[in-house]
Amino acid sequence: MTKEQIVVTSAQMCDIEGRIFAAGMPVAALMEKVAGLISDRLQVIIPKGRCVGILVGPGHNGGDALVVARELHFRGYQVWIYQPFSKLKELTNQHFQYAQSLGIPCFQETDKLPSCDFLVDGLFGLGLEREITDSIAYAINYFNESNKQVFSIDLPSGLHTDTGAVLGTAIRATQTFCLGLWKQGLLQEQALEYIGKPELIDFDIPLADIHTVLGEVPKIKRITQTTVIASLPLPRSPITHKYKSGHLLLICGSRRYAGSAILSGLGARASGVGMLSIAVPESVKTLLVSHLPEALIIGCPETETGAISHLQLPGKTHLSSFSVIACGPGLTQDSTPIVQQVIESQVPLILDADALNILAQIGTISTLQKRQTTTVLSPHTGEFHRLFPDISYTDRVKAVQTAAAQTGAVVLLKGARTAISNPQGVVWINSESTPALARGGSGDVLTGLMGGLLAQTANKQTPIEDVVATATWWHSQAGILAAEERTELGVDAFSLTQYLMKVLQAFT
Ligand SMILES: NC(=O)C1=CN([C@@H]2O[C@H](COP(=O)(O)OP(=O)(O)OC[C@H]3O[C@@H](n4cnc5c(N)ncnc54)[C@H](O)[C@@H]3O)[C@@H](O)[C@H]2O)[C@H](O)CC1
Ligand SMILES: [K+]
Repeated sequence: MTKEQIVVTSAQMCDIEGRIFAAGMPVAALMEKVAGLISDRLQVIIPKGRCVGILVGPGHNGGDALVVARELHFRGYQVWIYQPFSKLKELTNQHFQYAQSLGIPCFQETDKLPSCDFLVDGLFGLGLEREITDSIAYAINYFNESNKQVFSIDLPSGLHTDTGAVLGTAIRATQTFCLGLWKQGLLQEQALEYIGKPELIDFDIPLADIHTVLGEVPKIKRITQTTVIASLPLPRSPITHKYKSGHLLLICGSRRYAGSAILSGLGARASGVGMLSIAVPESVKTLLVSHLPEALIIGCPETETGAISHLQLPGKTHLSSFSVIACGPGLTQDSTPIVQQVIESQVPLILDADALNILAQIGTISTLQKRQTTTVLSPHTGEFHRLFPDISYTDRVKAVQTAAAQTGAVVLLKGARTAISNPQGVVWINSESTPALARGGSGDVLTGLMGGLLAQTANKQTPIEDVVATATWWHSQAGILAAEERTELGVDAFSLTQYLMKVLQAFT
């Protein structure tokens, strides 16, 4: 477990810091160390001699900012301080007195502020406990409108540490220096517009303290390359054969949405799965064969609308012949009986897209509670709301945990910061992605890729949620790579499938 993987709430961070202080580390010494590291980073980023405005709050976030102000002052920067509060915490007040004694200009009102090139935001950190109002809210909006580069200490002032919600108003940072461990709020989608480029400043928190507070295996983690390498089916056993490398059944597509089936198939292909079968309506069978010659395409009887009416598996094949079933992309809502049939099977199952809408109609919780085998649900926010109308998704981490606990399924809530939870509340958050993936068809690719990976790891010890996390990471890294080469507008779902393999080439 690396520090990069760990995610903490405000209460957990306070407990961890409390242990460090109780063990003898002076608070002032830790502030000095943390702020020293931030000053070092800023000196690399901000050219010598430039003017930096330092925004100082009443607590220790403000204390950090004052130490940064002092250091930059001595390193030859022009520094001024904006500190509008009448009462400061003691340590913060001492640093403020010293900064004033050094002749650093200090201001209480925004209309008196000289111009500057950069801003450092130390108004509030972990201790923000209520909405920001009145003159402080006005000041934050004023700084946001000044369009300066802003460096936030710990988190942009105004964001809730755990949910990432904006409490009244919040600083829009260019870069956020998150202190010690990743705060959960920085990994929540609603914080994204505020945090700019996030960076972890490691100030040597002892691992023993982290484990005492979070347990040996923390519940909420960031997906990193290290996690992914552990659950990829690589290297392949030299004596494997096609049936040992997983058999995935994709049930997808309709006359109307034939492309979804192709995209899911191409996602599955990239996973390296041993055998791939794809059940589609009879009328699109030849189309699928031409795109995926290696796959076994099963043409099924179809409704008048061109949806699969029932599964017609060849010969002696049963649903139990497959390692995993992935069902949903492009089905339309006319395939309800199919979804019911696969849910009743004992085969590990991924439900996506139309299968989720059908599940919502037949009753999410009551239907899934009866299932004995693994289920993965991969909704985007709209589908999540239809599946779980009673779960609030302001805190997306809590939302997936609740949904997984209620259904016994692994729930993947798609978005700019996809969150995945197992029924016990173990969560993975994907912290690197690209808006280039916000396009029709990109989810179909993920379903196929995830199905193919799950099929290959079905008989192994790897936890399901780890494989789901790996698929999520792989999919977004392909998006990032594709966007680098083709621009953010060039990542159509088909092109995306062509970058999946390149992601693995980069680190195998
Ligand atoms: N643990 C440590 O000592 C260290 C912490 N570091 C930095 O300190 C902050 C956390 O400091 P804390 O003093 O607990 O909280 P804040 O600085 O965020 O401010 C709390 C302060 O603000 C008042 N307040 C809260 N909400 C509002 C509001 N809406 N309007 C006005 N005032 C508000 C509250 O009453 C308190 O007085 C952490 O993030 C780190 O940056 C150092 O890193 C090292 C040591
Ligand atoms: K801050």
